[in-house]
Formats: sequence, C-alpha cells, structure tokens
Amino acid sequence: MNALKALFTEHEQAVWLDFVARGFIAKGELKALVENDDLRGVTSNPAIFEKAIGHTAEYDDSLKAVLGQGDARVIDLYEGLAIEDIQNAADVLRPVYEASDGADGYVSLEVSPYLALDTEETLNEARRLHRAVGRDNLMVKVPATPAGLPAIRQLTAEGISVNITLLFSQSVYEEVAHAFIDGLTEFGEKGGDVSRVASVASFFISRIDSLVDKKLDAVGGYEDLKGKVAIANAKLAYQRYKRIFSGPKWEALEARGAKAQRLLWASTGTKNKAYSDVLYVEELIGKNTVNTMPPATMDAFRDHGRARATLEEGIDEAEAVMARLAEAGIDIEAVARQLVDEGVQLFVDAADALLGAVAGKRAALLGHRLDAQTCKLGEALQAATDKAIESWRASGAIRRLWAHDKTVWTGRDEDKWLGWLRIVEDELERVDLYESFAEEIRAEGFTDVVVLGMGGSSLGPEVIAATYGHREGFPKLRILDSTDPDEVRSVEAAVTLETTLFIVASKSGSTLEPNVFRDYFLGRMKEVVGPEKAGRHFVAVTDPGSAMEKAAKDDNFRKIFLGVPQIGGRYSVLSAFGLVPAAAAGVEIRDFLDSARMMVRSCGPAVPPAANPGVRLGAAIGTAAKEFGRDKITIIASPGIDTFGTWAEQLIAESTGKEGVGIIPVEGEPVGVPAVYGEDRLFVYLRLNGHADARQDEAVKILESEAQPVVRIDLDKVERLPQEFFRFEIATAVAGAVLGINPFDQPDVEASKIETKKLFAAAEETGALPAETPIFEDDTVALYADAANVEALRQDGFEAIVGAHLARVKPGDYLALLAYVERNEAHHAILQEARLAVRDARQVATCLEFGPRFLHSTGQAYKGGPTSGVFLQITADPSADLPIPGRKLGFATVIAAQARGDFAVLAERKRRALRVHIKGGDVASGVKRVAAAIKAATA
Ligand SMILES: O=P(O)(O)OC[C@H]1O[C@](O)(CO)[C@@H](O)[C@@H]1O
Ligand SMILES: O=C[C@H](O)[C@H](O)COP(=O)(O)O
Repeated sequence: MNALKALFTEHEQAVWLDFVARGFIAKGELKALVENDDLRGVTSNPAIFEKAIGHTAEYDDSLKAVLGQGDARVIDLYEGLAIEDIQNAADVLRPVYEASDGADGYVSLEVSPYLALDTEETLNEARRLHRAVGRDNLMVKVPATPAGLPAIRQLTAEGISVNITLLFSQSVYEEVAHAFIDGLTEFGEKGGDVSRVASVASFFISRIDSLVDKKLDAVGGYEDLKGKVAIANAKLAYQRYKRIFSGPKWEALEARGAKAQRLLWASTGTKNKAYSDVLYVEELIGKNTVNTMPPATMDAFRDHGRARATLEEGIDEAEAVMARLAEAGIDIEAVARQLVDEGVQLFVDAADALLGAVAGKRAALLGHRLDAQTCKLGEALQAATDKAIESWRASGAIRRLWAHDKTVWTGRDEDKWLGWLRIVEDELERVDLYESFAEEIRAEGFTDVVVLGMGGSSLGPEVIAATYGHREGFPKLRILDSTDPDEVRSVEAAVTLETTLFIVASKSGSTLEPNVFRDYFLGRMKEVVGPEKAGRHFVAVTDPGSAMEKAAKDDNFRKIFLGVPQIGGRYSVLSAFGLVPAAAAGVEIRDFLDSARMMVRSCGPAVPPAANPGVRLGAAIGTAAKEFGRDKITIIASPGIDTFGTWAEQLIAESTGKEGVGIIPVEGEPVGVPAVYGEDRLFVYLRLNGHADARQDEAVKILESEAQPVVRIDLDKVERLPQEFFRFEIATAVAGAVLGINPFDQPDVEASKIETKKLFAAAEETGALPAETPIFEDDTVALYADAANVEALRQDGFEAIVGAHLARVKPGDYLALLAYVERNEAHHAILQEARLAVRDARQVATCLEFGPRFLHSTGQAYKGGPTSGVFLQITADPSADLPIPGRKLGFATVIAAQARGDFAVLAERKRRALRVHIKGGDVASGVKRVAAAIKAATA
C-alpha cells in the first residue's frame, strides 16, 4: 500500500486534494485519485481557480458557448465555470460521500473573498452558492474572520455544511468549533437531521512558518524554532479539538448521529525549499483529521512519505516551542491576526486577477461587438494612471462605487445619485413600453419630433438624432435648446406643426427654457390644430411629482414618461430622457439597450480596475488633470459620431468642474498638427469603423508620435453609440473621485439661474432689463464688463479692447466664446474660424459655445472649475422678438437676462470676461466683426 493510501486506511486521516481544474476532472485524473489513492475530498480557493481559469485555455470553449452570440456579466461567467467544476468534482466524489454516509466525499467552494468582512453578505452568498451547486456533498468555505464567525453558526443552524478557512489561531479555532456545535444544536432543535451536516475547520500550516521564520530571523537567537511553530500550533489545536468534542454537550449531539467537525490541515504545501517537501504531512498524521494537499505534495508523499501517527507525539515539546516563541517576543495571536488579514487580501488579489482574466477573455470573445479602448499616454502619465488604477483595486473602489458607497467621492450625498448604474437593466424590463410608443407615433404619421429641453434633457437626444439619422417611416428628430428668438423661429419654420410631436423634457420640471418653449409651442399648436387636439401633439418626460407632470396632465398631453429621481440630468440618456425621443424616431430600443448593457457589464463591480474600461479611462482623465495639468480633454470623433462630444462635454464639465478644479472639455476643434497644442491636453479619439476620416487618422497618429497622450475608442458601427454613453458616465464618476469632488452636483449653475430669474422678474415689472453703461460703443457694437475686468482692459477702441482681452490668454489657459446668438451653420463657421486662429497662434484650448445652451452644460465648469478660462461673451439684439404666451416679455428678454445672469456670476467668480453686444439686429455682420477682431488680435 502506498503511503498516501495508508493515511486513511491505517491512521484514519482523510486525504483531500487542494486543487481543481477542468481538464483534470474531464480527463479522469480526479477519479483515478479517488480509485487508486483513496482520495476523500477536494478543496478549492480563489487562488486555485485563478490558476485554472486565468492561466489555461481549458475554459475557453465554455466561455465561447456563452459569448458566441450573447453576453453575460463577468461574475456570472466566472461562477458558471467554477460551479460547473465543483459540481463535476462533487459527482466524482459522490461514491465516497455515500459510502462514508456523509462523513467524507466533500468538495469545497469558497464564498467571495470580497465579502469576508460582512456577515450578512457572507450568509447570503453561502446560501446562494449552496443552492446553485445543488449537491449534498458541497461544503461552503467561510473565512474565520470576526464577521465570518456568526455566519458559521447560522449556516450550520440552517443545515449547510461549512468548511471554515483562514484559521491560524488556537483560540479562534475554539470559537469556530463552538459556533459549529451551537449551530448544529440549533439545527437539531428545529428538527433538522444533524447526521447530514458535516464541517471541517481548515487550520493553516505553512503560512505560519513562513511569517514566524521571518520574525525569528529578525529577532535573532531563536533559530532552533524555525520550521517548528506551525506544527506545534497545529498539534496543540488538535488537543483542543479532543477536549471540545468530548464534553456532554457534544456527546448529546453525537448520540443523535452528529459528526464532529474535523480539523483539516490546510496550506500543507512546503513553501521553504530548505524543509522536507512532506514536512506538513508527516508531522500531522492523526485520527479524525483531514489533510488537503496540493498535487505536488500529494505526489511527494506517495513517493517518499512515511505514514506514522505523529499528531499526538511531542505535545510537551509543542508547548515548549510556543513558550519559547513568546519568550522571543513573538505573539502568536498577533501573527494569526496578521495572517487572516493577509489571507483575505491574498484571496482578494487572486479574485481580482481571476476576474480580470475572465473579463479579458470576455472582451476578446465579444470582439468587435464591444467598442475597444486603447491608451497611449506616455510613460509618466501611464505610470501615474496605473498607480491610480492600482489604488482603486486595492481599496475595492469599483465594488464600492457599485454598492453606492459615497466615500468613493466626498461622502456628501453621492449615494443618492447613482440610479444610472442600474438603469439599463431596469429599462430593458420596460422595452415594450417604448416599442408600443414608437409604433403609436409611427402610425399617427408624425413627420417631426422636437425635444424641448436643456442640457441632460436635450443633448443625448441630439446626439442620438444625428448619429442614428432619419429612420425610414419614422418622424425626424430634432431638439430646441435655445431661447434665441431667431432659433425658435427657425425650428418652427423647419417643421409642419400639424404633424409634429413635441417632447417636453425636464427632470426638475422647473427649468425656465423648456417651460417657455412649451408655452410657446402649445400656444401655436392650439392655433393650428385647435385647443382640443393640441395636447395630442405633446409628450412630457419629467421626474415624478414635478410641476411639469402636473401641467402635462392639465394640458392633456398624449403621454407622460417618468424619469428616475436618483439620476441627474447629465447621466439620464440611457433612461426615459434618451429613450423616449429615440423610440419616437424609430431607434430599436432593445438593441440600443443591449449594446449599452455590454459596456455596463464591461464596467461592472466584478471587473477589476485594470480590466475595466470605464475605470481606466476615468483614471487617465483624472490623473492627467490632477497631476499633469492636462485638464483639457479634447474630443476627436469620426464623421457619423461627431456630435458625441456635445453630450460628453456636459457630462464631464458639469460633473468635474467645481471647487476650483475640474476638466475642461474641448469639443468641435478639428484635430491639428502638434505645433498648435500646448501641454495641457488629453485627446480622446472616437473612431467609427468604415467612416473614419483619413486626415483625422493621420493627425492622431502624429500626435501620438509626438508624445501627446491619446485614448482611442473604436466603434464598429454607429449602433455602438450607447456603449459610449455608459463608458463616459463611469469614467466621469471615476475622474471625479480622482479629483476628490462630488461629480453629481452642479453648485455654480444655480447661481446664474438665480441671477437670471431676478433680472427677468424685474424686467417683467418694469418692462425692460435695467440699462447698462458700456465701456465702449459705436454704431454696431458695445462692450460691457464689470469693474475688475474694466480695470484690466484699459484700452481705447473695439479692436484694442478685444485684443487686450485676448492677450490675457496664457499657456495652459483656455478661451471660451460664449455666443448668445442663433446656433446656425453660418454663425458657427465664422466663430469657428476665429477660435481656431486663437488656438493655432497661441497653442491654447478653445471652446465655442452657444448660449443659453452651454449654461446647462459646460457653464458649471466655466464658473466653478479652474480659473484658467478667458471668456468672450457675445450677445445681440435679435432681428425681431418673439412673444411668449402668458409672459409680458418675449424670448429676446429671456436670452438677454440669461446672458447677463451668466456674466454677473463669471464676474463675481473673478473670471476674466468681456461681453460684446451686437447692436441693430444684423447679427451675422456683427458676428463677423467680432470674429475679425479676434483674428486681428492673434495676427
Ligand atoms: O432636466 P432639467 O431639470 O430641466 O435640467 C436641465 C439641465 O439643467 C441643469 O440642471 C443645469 O442647469 C443640468 O444639470 C440639466 O441637465
Ligand atoms: O483550503 C485550502 C486552503 O485554501 C489552501 O490549503 C491554502 O494553501 P496555501 O497556503 O498554499 O495558499
């Protein structure tokens, strides 16, 4: 008989295997051990699965079967693989289980190490795994942490067989044994069959010597103890076992068929090559124990081990070893505590590596269905970003983020604003609602859909409209987010009111613009189709209980869709705020959400930061801004997805730009040669396969070769857009955490809203906004500024003052043109040229924004973010005003009040700002004049 077999036959010590792997079971190797060597059980742990799944191709076929067509969460993919292995192993061990009447033949599966510090979660996870594996001969492994102990008692009381792991201390072992006895007593009292419950207490061996030997080396003079303490500790634990499982309490249970919880020697592979490779087997052979051995140790023992009852030999020596250890000043209890902590961390690290590997395999198998992301950040930024990623991993921050832990950010109220994390799953449950709405709108023959909203309520729909285009048989989608009377008129002129559906969108329901748009177009609709039918042309999207919901009911709107109050506007595109307009325009909502879900899963809580594209992007953005002054995120996008930046800029700017820090998005700047950029940029290139612009490709390549940091995101087709919404949401939340701000509030937007309201209300009383004194004026323009800015701009003449203002833009600053004029192609083209002239001449970032739209977007960062902005506000007398039903003054006064409110807050925040006002209604000529002055200043 070989020595291995003799352990059970002659010494009643069960041999278990500390290993699982798919091929090993499939090839019959496990079965052979059972049959030839009397193997009686199997243990697994996260490190074992990490080796099996993370470092072999044995699981790839199974993953392919799941991911060939579909998709799954990374945690489910891993669990599916692990559970199948455990089930297969359990089936191999089943004959042992039966023959031993449930004493042996167990396979152990460990609860997630991420939960080791939480009793309730450990309990739920253990119950869930127990159900999912569905085998009587499963043991659920629970760590002997302070949080794990109550779970051990409770699980036993529920009749679940538990393997208690990470045991190093004799006194903790006693607690564990008593928790088992108490739990089993309770199970019996509830009528449970105590003979069907088994348990092992996994007492770790080699790890003790590894740590203690190091400590002994440090102390000096006690070398004789090296390689002895782990065994002594275990021998003494066995003495305690004998005492505990012999008292009257235990005997009462035993009489009813209960099986003692055996001590299992774990960690018995020799780590120190100087010691015998069978040391931790030979010295611990004794009755009613288990030794779980890694394959190498098992092979070694079979080959040259000596099976002799050793466990009860040298108990006095063992006591002496422990006494000398104390004399050396080494506290074994402290050692045990340290090893528990390190043990949890080691398994966390293994789980991270394992899940990272599964995430990598998933991404590879999804192929082009998942948008790829690659970073070329340069050595220093990459190293700092990697550090941030590692710190996210070490602190479990991605799991904490998904668990709504506000301490990921500032600990204020971030937990109340995380509804966007699960909105895709929730909306997938409601797809029918959107599909039937889409069908209703199509069947009614609407030709146009106009979203009336601001910021988060309109920018997503605008990107969807531009990216998906006009869908055959469905109305054309557009948005209105300007109070400029010319722009309101343009939108009206572009649609046929009789066949137009308006979607009034506002989360709060109290935003000024959507309310005045609604008043205006409802009034117009009543004139065109009659008061009875007007409501049928309106749909509201708003949060529950808002004034807008009430008004929509009063006005008999066709439908009211409700948003989720735990989602802020800029994170709402994957909720009703994006989906209702998308559905109306004929976008396939299921496909849309399915695509988004792919990125949700890629960025999920179980995907470790290094494999998590959202975290990686956010870490790069946050680190670039915080540590490298690269706080201008510059978005380059292929034609076809080139509006994406208008949505992303609100998300990034409004989320991060506050408390004097933040990231300034640069949108709509065509990519240039390296010479036009300073050292304050981080480029993100969204490249659409099949539509990529060769010049962009080339320019980006050159930027990379010139060491400008670039993140590339590759979309296989436009329908992958929803993935980007979610990627950027996570990335922004992560960047916010890196910057140490709350990415879910917008404190500085409110200030200009208040100012605007004050001005407009006063104007309604008096009939006009208060008069102002220009610092300069001629026939076509007037310039305005507050006292501090006037002081800094002491020049004579329009061009000179504009020139002096632009001269204030220094390297690292950005120039923002804030144009409160109609957002049309002509105005855009003129100002775009001017902005680029500044960029090219000064190597500074430039932003071209239209008011009041940007107030609900980048406006937050301009006022609350870094003080590096230089602002040139452009206002104009419109060609003609447009009245608003129910208001004394029209749109012209609204937009004027908004611009003034904006300027007042910029000034109050001590920003460098100048306002140019175009007089007389010839806006196009005025815009040209402003652009010419800007260009002249840069010449
Ligand atoms: O959807 P609402 O409540 O009308 O808000 C519109 C936008 O205004 C803001 O609150 C900023 O003013 C944005 O955050 C938001 O997206
Ligand atoms: O249950 C088994 C334990 O997880 C395993 O024996 C630990 O061994 P190690 O210390 O070699 O990692």
